[in-house]
Amino acid sequence: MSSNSGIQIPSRLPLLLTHEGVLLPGSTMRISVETARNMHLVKNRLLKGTSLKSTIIGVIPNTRDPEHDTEDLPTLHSIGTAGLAVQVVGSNWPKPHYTLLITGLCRFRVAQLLKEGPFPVAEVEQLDKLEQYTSPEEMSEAAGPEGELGELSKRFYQAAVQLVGMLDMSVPVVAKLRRLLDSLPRETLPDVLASMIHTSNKEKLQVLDAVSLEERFKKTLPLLTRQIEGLKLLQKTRKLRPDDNKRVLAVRKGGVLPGHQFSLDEEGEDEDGDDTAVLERKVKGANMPQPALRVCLKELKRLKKMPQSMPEYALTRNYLDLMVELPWSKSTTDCLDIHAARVLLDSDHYAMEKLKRRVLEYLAVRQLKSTLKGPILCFVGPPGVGKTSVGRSIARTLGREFHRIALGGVCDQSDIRGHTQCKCFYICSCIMKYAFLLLCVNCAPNTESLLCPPDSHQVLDPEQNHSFTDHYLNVAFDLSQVLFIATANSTATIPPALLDRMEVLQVQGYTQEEKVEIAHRHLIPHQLEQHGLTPQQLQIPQDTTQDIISKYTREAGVRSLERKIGAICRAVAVKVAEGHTVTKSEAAPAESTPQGAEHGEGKRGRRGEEPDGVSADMAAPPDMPIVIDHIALKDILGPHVFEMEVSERLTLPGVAVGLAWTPLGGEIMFVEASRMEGEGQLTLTGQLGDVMKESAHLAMSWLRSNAKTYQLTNMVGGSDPLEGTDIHLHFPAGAVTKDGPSAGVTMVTVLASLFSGRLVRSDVAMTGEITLRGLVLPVGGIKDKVLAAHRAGVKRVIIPKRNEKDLEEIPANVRVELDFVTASNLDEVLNAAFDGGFPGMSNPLTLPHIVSKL
Ligand SMILES: Nc1ncnc2c1ncn2[C@@H]1O[C@H](COP(=O)(O)OP(=O)(O)OP(=O)(O)O)[C@@H](O)[C@H]1O
Repeated sequence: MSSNSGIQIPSRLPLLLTHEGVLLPGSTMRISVETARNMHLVKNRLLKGTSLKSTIIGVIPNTRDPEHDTEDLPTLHSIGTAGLAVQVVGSNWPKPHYTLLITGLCRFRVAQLLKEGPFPVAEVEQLDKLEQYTSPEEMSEAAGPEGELGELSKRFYQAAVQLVGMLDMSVPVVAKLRRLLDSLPRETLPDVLASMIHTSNKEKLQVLDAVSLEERFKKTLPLLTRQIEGLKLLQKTRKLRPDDNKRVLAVRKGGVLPGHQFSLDEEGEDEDGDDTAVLERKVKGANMPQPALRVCLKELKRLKKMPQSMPEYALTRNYLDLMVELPWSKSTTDCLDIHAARVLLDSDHYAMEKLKRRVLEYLAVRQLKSTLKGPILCFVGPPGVGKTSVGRSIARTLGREFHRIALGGVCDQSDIRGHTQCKCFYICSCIMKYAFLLLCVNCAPNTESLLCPPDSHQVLDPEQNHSFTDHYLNVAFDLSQVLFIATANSTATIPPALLDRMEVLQVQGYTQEEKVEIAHRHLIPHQLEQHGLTPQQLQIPQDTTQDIISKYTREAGVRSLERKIGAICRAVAVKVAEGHTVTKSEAAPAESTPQGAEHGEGKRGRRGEEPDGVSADMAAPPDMPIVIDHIALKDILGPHVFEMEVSERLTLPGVAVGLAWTPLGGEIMFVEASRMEGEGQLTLTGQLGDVMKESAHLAMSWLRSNAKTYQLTNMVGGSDPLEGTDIHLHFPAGAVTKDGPSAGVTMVTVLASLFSGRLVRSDVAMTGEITLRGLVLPVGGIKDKVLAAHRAGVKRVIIPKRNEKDLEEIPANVRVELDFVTASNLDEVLNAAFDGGFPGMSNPLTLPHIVSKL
């Protein structure tokens, strides 16, 4: 079917070789141009040409062009489509290429290849008419009386109309397509529809090759029918889907479908299947009180309506999961046996008599009255003295689970009461989860603002926590069965409202002897077990333990001590393990390793393994147990960390030892003073608080007012110590903030030493508040301070007279080793601090008693 009339395409056409896709006349296609030959065509013809003719090219399908134009031109498909390049877009990424938008005009046959490079050009023969298409009626006429072509085209048109009607498109679009279909000449319909419907490249190529119109109709009609059938099937399945939805809904709602019994149990715990139904079941089975159940069901209803992709879905889901998890109606029965509790507490902890007695009283009352809304016990003491450990023992005694919540770093009440539902961090919900357990709440110093708002101590308050409501769950929960025990390093940072609701039990630091006992009864056996060692393998004598305590640790508790013992165990474990390895390698016959005896320790001491039973190694000590003496100790732990430095530092006037209390226990503190020419200024350094600064001024004033009495002089020998002199008072460990009045007596002693040029006794430490009149007032933390002095090797401790009663708390062995001076005024302090006393000219102790005449 050649065309002799109408619009003609050029007889010479540049050829674009494509591999993917087939351009059919009447359709538009995007073609990517990458090969060298095609690129040349675009550059030299399409981009350079200016006439309409220059934009017409021949597209030859199904031809993969080689990458380089030097290679031979492949065999070309004989029929192609002349197309109009509507758009050319160039890009450099990922490699230079063009994208062409081409509209197919008509078929052509390659008559003769004119040239191959840089792009092929061919003499072509146009196969389709481009103009003067016949109208549908003319088409029927042209088809002849037999009308086979007419019949075909009619069937084709009807199928096309049916197809357009079945498309899943909006009504206006369908109407538009329909109009287009009516306006198009019938002979173009096969090409246009073949490019529209789902067809493979092979099928499209067949359509392209069908030059005769009749053949083209015949080739395309089955493709069209296939598409229609496919759409029909699709529509059928879509019609089924609403039923399916109903079915799923019925299952979700726990409904029953006719003919099949669906039960939720059948689904099991399949989360993907229908997890809201499972959740609903759990909510109903959680035994929660009515108000909580109502809230849960309401949330569940909301959850069901939410799409899973919604962020709130996860929040609500988490909330419901937590509500279900809470032990609403679960409780444990306390198994209380006071005798067993006493045995357990004693076996778990050495010393701590006062604390253990109070705990037993508490447990005894609980045994008699199980609904005791007793006080919350709060153990206060330095770190590592066993506060948490006692809490754990109480839990064991009661048969409750133990859980520890550290409130360190919690500084917002919403961390206690929870946030709104958008946040999930909530301590109370944690507490609720562990309800009926014993809880040890660690009130760390930085929890100052914790529980400060008036209602937030409700968590701990036994009078209020039966209906505790937090911000997250927002439903009342009974916390009254939770047994709280609080621990803290200092009461100073616990808010008064909370402190008022707790019974504070002080846990003091340990003496050296107590530590030795704790180490041998608890820490060493525990560490041996932790490291897989036995007492037959490692022995730490008491002397060594004492060395560890005095030379490697300085603490009120026993945590560092336990760590050091752990370090020894690790070192020994290596030796033991090495020994094992040697034993294994030596399992070979003794003759094969005649030099075995030279292998050192591993071989040396292994009893019963000496070759031939010779007693050559009899002089060497046995391999096991490894005994840690002071040489081994130094080898494992390194040089001593702490020294008894008191005497060494008191070699100049103007230095004295004070006793301080910190949340970490008692400590000794060297106070230093120096003077220089100046204008009578007092400089204080060492991060002192206001109270301590005031104490320094008090001490200075008292000494100035009593300078004559004690013959104190300034640098030039004048009677006012401050005249022409500047004083500097320093409290070492300058990075640590210090405050409190108890360093008053030490400051007076230091300054008295400085002004008198006399040395303070090197074995004295002191504590006490002073007044302007020279009285010594009582201070706190005496036990910890005295223990610190004892640890540091001090022999004499000066304390306020009114603190004498506190000496009873000090273990007898420490009391025996220390000389206590109880002072009620500064004169007594100075007399005790200096060798030979500190007599002044008008010292009331040395002057005759003057009787008042008034
Ligand atoms: N009297 C004791 N008898 C036996 N072991 C003890 C004793 N005191 C402390 N310990 C041991 O010391 C270690 C530290 O104790 P624990 O954790 O209870 O200290 P804590 O006082 O709670 O410290 P913190 O204030 O830092 O929380 C534990 O291994 C504990 O068993």
